Amino acid sequence: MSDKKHIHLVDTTLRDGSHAVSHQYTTEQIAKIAAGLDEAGVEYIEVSHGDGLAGSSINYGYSVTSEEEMLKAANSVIKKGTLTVLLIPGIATQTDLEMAVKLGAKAVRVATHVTEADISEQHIGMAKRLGLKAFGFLMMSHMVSPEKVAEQAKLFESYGADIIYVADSAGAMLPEDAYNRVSAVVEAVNVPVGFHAHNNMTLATANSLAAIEAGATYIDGTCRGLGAGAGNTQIEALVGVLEKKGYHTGIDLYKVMDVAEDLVEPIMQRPQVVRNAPFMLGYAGAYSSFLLHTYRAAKKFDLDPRDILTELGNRRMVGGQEDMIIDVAYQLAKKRGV
Ligand SMILES: C[C@H](O)CC(=O)C(=O)O
Ligand SMILES: [Mn+2]
Repeated sequence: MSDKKHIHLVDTTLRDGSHAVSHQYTTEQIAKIAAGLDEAGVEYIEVSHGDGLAGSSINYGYSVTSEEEMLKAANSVIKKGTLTVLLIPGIATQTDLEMAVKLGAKAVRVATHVTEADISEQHIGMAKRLGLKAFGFLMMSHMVSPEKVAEQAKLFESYGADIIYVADSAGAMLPEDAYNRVSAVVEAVNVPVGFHAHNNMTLATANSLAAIEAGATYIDGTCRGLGAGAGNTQIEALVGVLEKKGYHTGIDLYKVMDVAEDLVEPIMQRPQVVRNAPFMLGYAGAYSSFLLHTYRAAKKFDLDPRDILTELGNRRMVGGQEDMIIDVAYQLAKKRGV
């Protein structure tokens, strides 16, 4: 075992990346990507609809592949890594989690809005009873102070969470914001802390490094940064950067690069560049998975998507309010007499 500090990487290409491909992964794509990530030595491989188990719906977008088929495809090829799922209380239920366990899931990330950790008590408890490694995942953590994030993290810990994540769901954080929130949580809890970045202001890798400086030992990434909005920390680059900084991830750099280059890049619907609207997600503090819904609303009402995202940020809209996007667009168009 290396004497270097180990950083656990969670690949969420097959979950956060699901947003960026409008939840159209096929079982063949899932099997190939999961096999490649497993072969490369990725410890946690997250597979679910972008909004977690049971997310396939009119509100969040329908998956072309059922969750059962997705998990079966991934579990059939993962030999070393941990098949992980995401669960948002209120979207997924105990039955969904039991199904995931039956199909091979060994870890679950229970995600709540950053001020609502208290709705996760049953779900964390259920995960522990089912023998799962349970992560608490605080979404939109830029919206509140480091002290508030720490207070919510302690709730997750009290429910039995094994690891607690600070998630920059809007990609709105600067490195100091990531550092301050992660260090407040590290200070407050006695379990490992993780960080989940979005690249909307091109800061995903910088924020992930700041989180590690602050004591995070779990970091998310995706191949080619494929994820909601302008995407996540690019895992193949992160592996190389962490190696140069003297950390150990246990991941073969060439193999994870090849998964990104040969398997993920060819199926991307658009490059994960930080174009105008994705940047506005971070600048306005709007939830990354609002992006494609916003593009559709902007087209329907002939609006600049940046204006819709600015208004969504001003109204401090959170995950689950995707249905409000069209309403905001309608009101903006009406105001303009469009
Ligand atoms: C459901 C969200 O996509 C979870 C996530 O990846 C984030 O909050 O960021
Ligand atoms: Mn995300």
